[in-house]
Amino acid sequence: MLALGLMSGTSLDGVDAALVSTDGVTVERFGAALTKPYEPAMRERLRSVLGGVGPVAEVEAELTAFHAQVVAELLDKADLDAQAVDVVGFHGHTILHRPQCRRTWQIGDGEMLARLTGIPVVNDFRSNDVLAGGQGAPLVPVYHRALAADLTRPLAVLNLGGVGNVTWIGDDDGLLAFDTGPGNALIDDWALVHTGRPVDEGGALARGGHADGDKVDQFGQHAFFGQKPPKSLDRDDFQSLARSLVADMTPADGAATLTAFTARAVARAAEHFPQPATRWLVCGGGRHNPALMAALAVELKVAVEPVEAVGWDGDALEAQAFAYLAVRSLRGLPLTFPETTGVTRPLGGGRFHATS
Ligand SMILES: Nc1ncnc2c1ncn2[C@@H]1O[C@H](COP(=O)(O)OP(=O)(O)OP(=O)(O)O)[C@@H](O)[C@H]1O
Ligand SMILES: CC(=O)N[C@H]1[C@@H]2OC[C@@H](O2)[C@@H](O)[C@@H]1O[C@H](C)C(=O)O
Repeated sequence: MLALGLMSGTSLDGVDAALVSTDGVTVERFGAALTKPYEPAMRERLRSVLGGVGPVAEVEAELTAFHAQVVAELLDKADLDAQAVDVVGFHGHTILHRPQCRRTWQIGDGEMLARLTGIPVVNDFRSNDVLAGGQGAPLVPVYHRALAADLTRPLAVLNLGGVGNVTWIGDDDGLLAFDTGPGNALIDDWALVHTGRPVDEGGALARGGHADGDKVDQFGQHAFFGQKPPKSLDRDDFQSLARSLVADMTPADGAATLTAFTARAVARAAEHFPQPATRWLVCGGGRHNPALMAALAVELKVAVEPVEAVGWDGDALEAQAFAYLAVRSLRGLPLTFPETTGVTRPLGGGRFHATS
């Protein structure tokens, strides 16, 4: 099948879209991909409904219309008609994630997107898992494992988006996956306040400062890091602790310290692996931040490389994953597993929307 995946990530930067040819087990071919950034106004609209408050229905309709534009742009880029695509995997945007209350909420109207694009849509990938007692995240590990079929293990694939998540793949194809802690969200929010830009571009601010080792140690003591997986996070779960720790610092020292927090969280995550990973592959926007990549190398003391080192596209990977998961959903294959979300047995998910 030719599937088109759409991901609006927790960092609020925009929508990633990608085409993948797959049977939901192996990946036959990667197709075109793109990212359409949100205008500041749309970003603020999304931010205003985080937590499930405010004008959720209105923002959901705007978000869905935005995704329809993204689909049109990707089809244009790939020189394809809508009829050529079998299914759209539509993640939507997470505005609330409380698996302990069996609630997770991704806004994005599947029926509207199917109508606007003329392509069948699968959305709502996380609810089934959460209702069955799983964490509802991360969902991408099964895709990481499909991609890594020929790579040497034990291998860790680290995604640094708004939140961080890691997939450990063992010699025997064993999986362990969970959220590590903050990805870029703390750094982004700090950069917005101190530079007016929502990203510490190239890690420039952090590279001009010094991380406070005591604060990093203090942050690393948070109970979440010692908690055994499965475990997952919402975008702002570390916000108040992190803010209080760096409140009095200069913009540069604060950025360096927050960057080190993210890397320490990853190092603490590695303590849960059944065996150490001999190689770390990094995807997500965090790999574009040299200060963060350097902090990771210091903390992990092994090779840390962007996923491009093995021929994957680290910006498109999550969108590709939702294309792959949509095909799995159509085929009734499981999306989540005891080793990824803690659900008691391998479980299917996703909601299908026909075009009419
Ligand atoms: N050139 C760059 N310099 C520094 N940071 C960057 C750069 N490019 C991207 N980033 C970081 O990557 C983030 C976006 O990453 P990504 O698109 O993987 O996140 P996401 O998909 O929204 O999140 P999630 O995986 O949590 O859902 C930006 O918010 C920024 O922090
Ligand atoms: C609830 C939710 O949207 N979680 C996201 C978020 O962003 C990264 C991390 O936290 C991960 O758990 C998940 O996304 C990826 C795509 C996943 O499910 O694998």
